[in-house]
Amino acid sequence: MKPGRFLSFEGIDGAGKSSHIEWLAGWLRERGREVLVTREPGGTELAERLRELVLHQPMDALTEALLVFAARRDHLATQIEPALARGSVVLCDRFTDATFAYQGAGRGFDLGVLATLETWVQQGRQPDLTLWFDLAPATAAARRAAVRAPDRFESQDQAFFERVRAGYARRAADDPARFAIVDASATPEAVRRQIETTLDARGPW
Ligand SMILES: Nc1ncnc2c1ncn2[C@@H]1O[C@H](COP(=O)(O)OP(=O)(O)O)[C@@H](O)[C@H]1O
Ligand SMILES: Cc1cn([C@H]2C[C@H](O)[C@@H](COP(=O)(O)OP(=O)(O)O)O2)c(=O)[nH]c1=O
Repeated sequence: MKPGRFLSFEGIDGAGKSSHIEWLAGWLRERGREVLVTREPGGTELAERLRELVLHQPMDALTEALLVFAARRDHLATQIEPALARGSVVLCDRFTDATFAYQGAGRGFDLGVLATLETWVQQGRQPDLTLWFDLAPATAAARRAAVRAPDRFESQDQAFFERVRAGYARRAADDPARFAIVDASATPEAVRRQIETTLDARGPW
C-alpha cells in the first residue's frame, strides 16, 4: 500500500482553491490513488455545524479560534487520520495556516495562543504539502464579486486581506519545505500546470 499523503490548499477568498481541488482529485485518481476531498472549517457533521457559526455568527477572535480548532480536532480524528492510515491522499481546502492568516494576521489574535492550540489539536500532524494560491486582494475581490454573496470574512475590506496575505507569506517563510507558492493570477490552465509541476517534483504518486 502507498502511504497516505496530506495536501492543503490555502489562499485568500477568491484565489481559486475550490476550482482546482476537484481537478487535482481527478488527476490523482487517474494515477490509481484513493482521494478524500474535504474542507475546513468542516468535513464532518459536527465541524460543518461549527462552520455555519464561524461564518455567520458575530463573535470575538478567541471564540473564533477555539471553534475552528474544535472543528479541526473532530475532522482530524474522525476523517483525516483514518484516511491517511488507509493510504488515501487527503485534499483539504484550508487547514491551520488559514487560522494563522485569518485569526492571527487578519484579526490580530495572539500567535502564541494559536501555536499552543496547534500543538494540542494536531499532535505533530501537518500537511505534507501546502499549495498557497497567492493573489492580490483586489483581483480576488473582483473574482468573488462576480460569483457570490459575502460571508463574515469575505465582507472584510482590502486591508484585512492584505494582512491575511502577509500572514500566509510568514507561514510559508517559516516552513518553505512544506509550502509551494502558486501564482494564482495566471489563467486556470497555467495554474493547473504549476500544480502539476509541483506534484511531479514531489512524486511518485
Ligand atoms: N486562474 C483563474 N483565473 C480567473 N478566474 C478564476 C481563476 N481561478 C478561479 N477563478 C474564478 O474565481 C472565482 C473564485 O474561485 P474559487 O475557486 O471559488 O476560489 P476560492 O475557493 O479560493 O475562494 C470563481 O468564479 C472561479 O471560477
Ligand atoms: C480554516 C479556516 C477558515 N477561515 C475562514 C476563511 C474563509 O473566509 C472561510 C471559509 O473558507 P472557504 O471554505 O474558503 O470559503 P468558501 O466556501 O466561501 O470558498 O473561513 C478562518 O477564518 N479560519 C480558519 O482556520
